[in-house]
Amino acid sequence: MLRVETPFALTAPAAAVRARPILPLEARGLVLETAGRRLVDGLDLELQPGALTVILGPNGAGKSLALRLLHGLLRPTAGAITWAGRAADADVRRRQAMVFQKPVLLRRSTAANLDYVLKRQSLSRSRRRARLQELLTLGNLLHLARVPARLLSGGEQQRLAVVRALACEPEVLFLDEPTASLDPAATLAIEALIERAHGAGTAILLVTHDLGQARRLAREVVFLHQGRAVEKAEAAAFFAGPRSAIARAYLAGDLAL
Ligand SMILES: Nc1ncnc2c1ncn2[C@@H]1O[C@H](COP(=O)(O)OP(=O)(O)OP(=O)(O)O)[C@@H](O)[C@H]1O
Repeated sequence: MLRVETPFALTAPAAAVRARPILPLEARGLVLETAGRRLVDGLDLELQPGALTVILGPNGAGKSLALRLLHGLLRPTAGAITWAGRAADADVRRRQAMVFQKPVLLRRSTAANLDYVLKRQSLSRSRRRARLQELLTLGNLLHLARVPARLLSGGEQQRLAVVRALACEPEVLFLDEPTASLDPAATLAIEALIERAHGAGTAILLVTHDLGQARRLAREVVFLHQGRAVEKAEAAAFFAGPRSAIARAYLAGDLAL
């Protein structure tokens, strides 16, 4: 009912001439209502160039919905989302990507999943081949290039999903609990890919329940509760002592939220 778009989040021609900035991304007073429920309730959020922002919050706080709204998969009931002051258009959509908790992969080989994205970019044949090798290497997937994606392990599938998202060289990458079902080693592999993308200039907005991961990755934390951002802070300050009682309770593992 809420979904307005279903295709892969990755449709971008890479190496597009990026004449105009798309950041900051700003959400003001976002509301998402359905069946009389306010699932997102006046959310304000910004993502600046170079950000690595982690969204924390209890189950049902509206974290996934917030990402989907920002990525353009859902349309807000009220409020505004602007990219460098403008509404999202096809150009903005091409320059951002999203990775979901459950990888959404094509029923093709590992390599073909990547090539699907590369084909949509105006690359020469040799450049496309080289880029495919780069991405397979980046994801530690070279040895799995010909294996059907559905036969990959959970960690391998998620590595593929992340490098496929990176194939379009997104300026903004949204990640919704990308390591929720992965073991520690697979989690660290995904975190390394996220750090690398961030180092290359991609702004990151990550939802996670893994507080270790949040501490390792976050430069900034946004804490959501009942569809609102109740706290935004520099990561070290947040983990040293959140200002809001609700965030303190969450960090303390208080389940009576
Ligand atoms: N398509 C939908 N239709 C109706 N309600 C929905 C829909 N999607 C989510 N919700 C409700 O909106 C609220 C927020 O959902 P959301 O998935 O954003 O939470 P979350 O913070 O990501 O939670 P979790 O940490 O458990 O993943 C929940 O109460 C959920 O049941």
